[in-house]
Amino acid sequence: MEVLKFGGSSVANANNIQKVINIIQQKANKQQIIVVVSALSGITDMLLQCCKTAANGDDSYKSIIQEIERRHLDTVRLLIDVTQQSSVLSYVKKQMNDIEDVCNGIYLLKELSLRTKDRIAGYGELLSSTIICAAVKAQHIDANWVDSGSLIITNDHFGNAAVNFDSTNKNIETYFQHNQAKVFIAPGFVASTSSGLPTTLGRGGSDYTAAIFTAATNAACVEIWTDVTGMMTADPRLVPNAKTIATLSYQEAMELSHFGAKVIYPPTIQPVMNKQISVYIKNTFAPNETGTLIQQNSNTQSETIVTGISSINAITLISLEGSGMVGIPGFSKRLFEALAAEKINVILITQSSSEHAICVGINEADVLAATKAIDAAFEIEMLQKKIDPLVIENNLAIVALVGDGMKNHTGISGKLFNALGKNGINIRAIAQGSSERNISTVIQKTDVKKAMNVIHEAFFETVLKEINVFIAGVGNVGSKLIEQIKKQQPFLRDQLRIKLKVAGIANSKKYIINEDGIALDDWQTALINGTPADINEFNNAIIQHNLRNSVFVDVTANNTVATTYPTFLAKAIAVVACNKVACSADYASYKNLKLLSKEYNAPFLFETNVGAGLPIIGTLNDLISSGDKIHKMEAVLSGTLNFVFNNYDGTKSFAAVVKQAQLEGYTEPDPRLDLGGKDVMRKLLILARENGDTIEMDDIANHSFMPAACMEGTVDDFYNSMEQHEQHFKNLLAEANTQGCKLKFVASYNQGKAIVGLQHINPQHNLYHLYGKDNVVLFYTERYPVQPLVIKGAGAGADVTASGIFADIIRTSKL
Ligand SMILES: NC(=O)c1ccc[n+]([C@@H]2O[C@H](COP(=O)([O-])OP(=O)(O)OC[C@H]3O[C@@H](n4cnc5c(N)ncnc54)[C@H](O)[C@@H]3O)[C@@H](O)[C@H]2O)c1
Ligand SMILES: N[C@@H](CCO)C(=O)O
Repeated sequence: MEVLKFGGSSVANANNIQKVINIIQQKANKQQIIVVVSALSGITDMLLQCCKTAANGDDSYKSIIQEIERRHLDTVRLLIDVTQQSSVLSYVKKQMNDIEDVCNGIYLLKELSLRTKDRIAGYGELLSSTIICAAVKAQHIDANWVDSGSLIITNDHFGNAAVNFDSTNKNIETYFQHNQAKVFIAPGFVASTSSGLPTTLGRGGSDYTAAIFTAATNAACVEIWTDVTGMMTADPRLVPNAKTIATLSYQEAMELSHFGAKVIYPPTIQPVMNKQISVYIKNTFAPNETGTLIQQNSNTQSETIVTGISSINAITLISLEGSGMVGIPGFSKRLFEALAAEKINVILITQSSSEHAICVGINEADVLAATKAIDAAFEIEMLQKKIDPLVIENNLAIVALVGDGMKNHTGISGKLFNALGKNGINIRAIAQGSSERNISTVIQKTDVKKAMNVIHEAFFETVLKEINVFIAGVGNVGSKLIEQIKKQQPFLRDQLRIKLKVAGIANSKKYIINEDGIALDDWQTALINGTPADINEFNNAIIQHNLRNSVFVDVTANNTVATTYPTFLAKAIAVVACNKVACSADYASYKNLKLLSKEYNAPFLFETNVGAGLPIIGTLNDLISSGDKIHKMEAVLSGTLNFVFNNYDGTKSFAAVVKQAQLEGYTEPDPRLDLGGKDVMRKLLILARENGDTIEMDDIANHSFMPAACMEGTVDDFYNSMEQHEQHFKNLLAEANTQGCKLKFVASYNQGKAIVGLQHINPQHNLYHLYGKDNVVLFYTERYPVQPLVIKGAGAGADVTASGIFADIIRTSKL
């Protein structure tokens, strides 16, 4: 014997019921089966709505009854051949008349007792089981309808009746001794008192009916047929990567179900658990998929440490605190008694060993009643100030990690807290029972989706890590970056197991965000049609979306954008910047960013601030962290200026060569920053700060070669003025040439002294052979005292800069 239970979605309409009959047919070919069915989906709610409406004196219950009738009649007509319909149609009509009679009574009396409610609620299963039984018979399967209502006996606590297992088991045994069929079809949910009054089995009632039949008949197993393929590692609506769990233990199933996995309702599996009978969860709409097996031991303990993750929303934490509680027995007893007296379910409890506070998690809906009850219970202690006023925290949720294999396995909670902490998810309370089967964390409701995904990634998806990138600035460098990401996505996925999504893009006028990743084929059109907004709105939207492993990438040259980093870092969102403004602002701001990055474990990377894609900052950091000391840095740090002086030979005007550098994408959006030396000052400042020195822009001497007049007015004025001062630039070149030297704009840092300026470089100098737009840095250190450590290569250009930013983005995933 096997027991099969089909839920409301499996029997929602004639089409679905036919799928159910196909499954019944296959099963019945092999053994005798009991089939327990729920009401057609939505019908129980409609029935309850009928009696409520009638009790409110509203006669619209009649139209609800008509709708219920229509759905059942339609099902019969579609499912059963016209020659065999009449007895079922008249059964449906008779039941509907009975329902209407009862509702008319409720309407007249304006009174609805729990007993009447139970009676009405059970009609859904009576109707569905009778129709299905007739349809099964009509398809020539040997079937009997079983009146579970009269076999399952409960007490008379209507609305919440408890099963009397002695009489129920006897009734079921006797029934199956005296009745023979291949298939028995039974309504779920319904029962009756010993005197024959209808009752119902409460939440999860049809599962309970199936479990009761299974245990009483010692069936080989019970199969719960639903619309999902088994229990999943997490709610698939929240975690798209959730997978079906092949096997799990009863305890794991109960923990997961308790915390929100709605596939089964924990108390209902008690009868099968007691007899150690296996439970299968199967999908009516994909019957060939294996589904989930729930049994005494999950058999997976050796491989699977964590089985699943679940969550409960709408939690309130109530904390009872006070010095008067320490060391005095009885406080927790009184607290729980006060809550129990109000029938308030305590979902989670934590108490620190100092005994100074007890914290309980309850449903948000119970908070008023709970507060009132606790305040009354501890009124005297509160007046005497031995206990503080209650602390209530709303808008919370519980996310729980479940697995039998967690017992005695070190590192699980560490991994859990690390994953949450790295993503800026604050844990308000923690509970772990001594079974070590469940670790529950209380977090903000708004963090649930992110937390579930982050934990899922840490425990179930070690193979593929998702990074969500938000790019501000899509000019010269930003658009190159997107191009590179698009090209590299398959490699990252296949070789590095990184799923890199561009989840947001903004320029100075508009932004777009897409949690599933923006299609990079035509992001330009999407951005043109994006939301008109400034950077603050883009940033708020990033924070609101609260995606895991988020990285904000600043590819602007904008001051306002640079001031937004603290908000991101404090939310554990990594920041990658090629914009130099933040790191070259006042020292206190720079230091603050470094501290925030450390405090919130959020990477802050800006390798491209100096030398574009060259590994200059990384090398400096490595030298320092491995114990080396920097004596001196000498460098050419402006790609633009190096290009200009390498190409200016007097044949074209100086202004024309600068323009060429701008067109090639080497200059800052405002080229005066390059020509005036400020860009180089910023870079030197950043290197000095990374070396550990407290230094400001004003501490750097700038021996600018630009005539002051050229730096006034607009960028157009700047170009015009350079044309007018052409002789000045010719003279600079001639002086260098007469000495056999080249012109290089050099940055040097020696014993805390920082200078930038134009120098004559002779052919013997380390900086002499530096071509095109290249940069070079010479590090003279304790370990490289005479021959410096040299880093040299292209120091400007959209492609190399974008690749440096890209490398920083990848680095964030490894920190
Ligand atoms: N070009 C190089 O070789 C190189 C090398 C290293 C670093 N960088 C840095 O790269 C950055 C970008 O340079 P670029 O040449 O791509 O500049 P760009 O002018 O071509 O692009 C700047 C982008 O930033 C956007 N932007 C400006 N203000 C904004 C705001 N408030 N909010 C949102 N977006 C805003 C603009 O709309 C534009 O999309 C600069 O900080 C520069 O210093 C460039
Ligand atoms: N404008 C900068 C870009 C690299 O930071 C340069 O010319 O060096």
